[in-house]
Amino acid sequence: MPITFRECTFRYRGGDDVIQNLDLAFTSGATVLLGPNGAGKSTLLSLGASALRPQSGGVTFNGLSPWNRKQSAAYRAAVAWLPQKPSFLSGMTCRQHVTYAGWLKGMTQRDASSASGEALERVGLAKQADRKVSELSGGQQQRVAIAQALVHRAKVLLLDEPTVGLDPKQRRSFLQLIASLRDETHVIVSTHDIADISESFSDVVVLHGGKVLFNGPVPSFLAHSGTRIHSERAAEDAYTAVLEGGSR
Ligand SMILES: Nc1ncnc2c1ncn2[C@@H]1O[C@H](COP(=O)(O)OP(=O)(O)OP(=O)(O)O)[C@@H](O)[C@H]1O
Repeated sequence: MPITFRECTFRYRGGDDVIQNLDLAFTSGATVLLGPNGAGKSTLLSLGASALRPQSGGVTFNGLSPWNRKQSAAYRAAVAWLPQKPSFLSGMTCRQHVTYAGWLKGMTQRDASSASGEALERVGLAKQADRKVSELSGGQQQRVAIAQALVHRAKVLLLDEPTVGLDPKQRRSFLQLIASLRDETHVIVSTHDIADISESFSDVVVLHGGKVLFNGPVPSFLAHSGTRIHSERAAEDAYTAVLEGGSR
């Protein structure tokens, strides 16, 4: 079973519910998470990453709960999270970062170190392995963050707006990387860039006001665009139609 939210409710201290009694089961493959500003996308991914704890209900992966003492280590080893603003430790090289991430997820230093080279190669950074992360471009830093998840063979990758700030070429190659991972890893990506989602993603979830307005395969989502399914604007039209339908 992929990542599943059950009757999940979350509010920040002193605020209203941001996620309201949410039932949502992601499907395997690559899912794009859409929704307007403030819809709750980052909050949902933070709950999935167990960086936030719901006030009621819960989240599980393969039946494991991050809040169960006996299951939390297995949950955290299975789920990797790339927050909107990933932070890197100054002075560390790509290889050191990736090794450290593996160690944090329970690998021995030796295993993490030997797996780091392959992880960096998978994301196209073999040549930069011994350069400091702080010296890399934004797109390359996003790749280091993906390598940190690959090193311990995470089963789920939660990526919060990973393409923000990337130029069109970097964005395209990043989306290709995600598409190449989706057979072995379940990838969930929040984004506001919806134009070319059908190339990289198998499924779409649309969130609005902390509620799910749509959850299904890309073709069913695009069908909401009506007659324009094959047009370049199909995804945008479908998104607008889903939001308008949901707020009626
Ligand atoms: N640390 C916080 N403390 C209080 N409220 C917060 C905090 N983080 C987010 N919120 C509120 O929770 C709601 C959902 O925010 P969230 O960042 O999850 O939305 P989002 O869909 O990711 O938005 P965006 O697309 O703008 O990144 C918003 O109303 C936001 O103001």
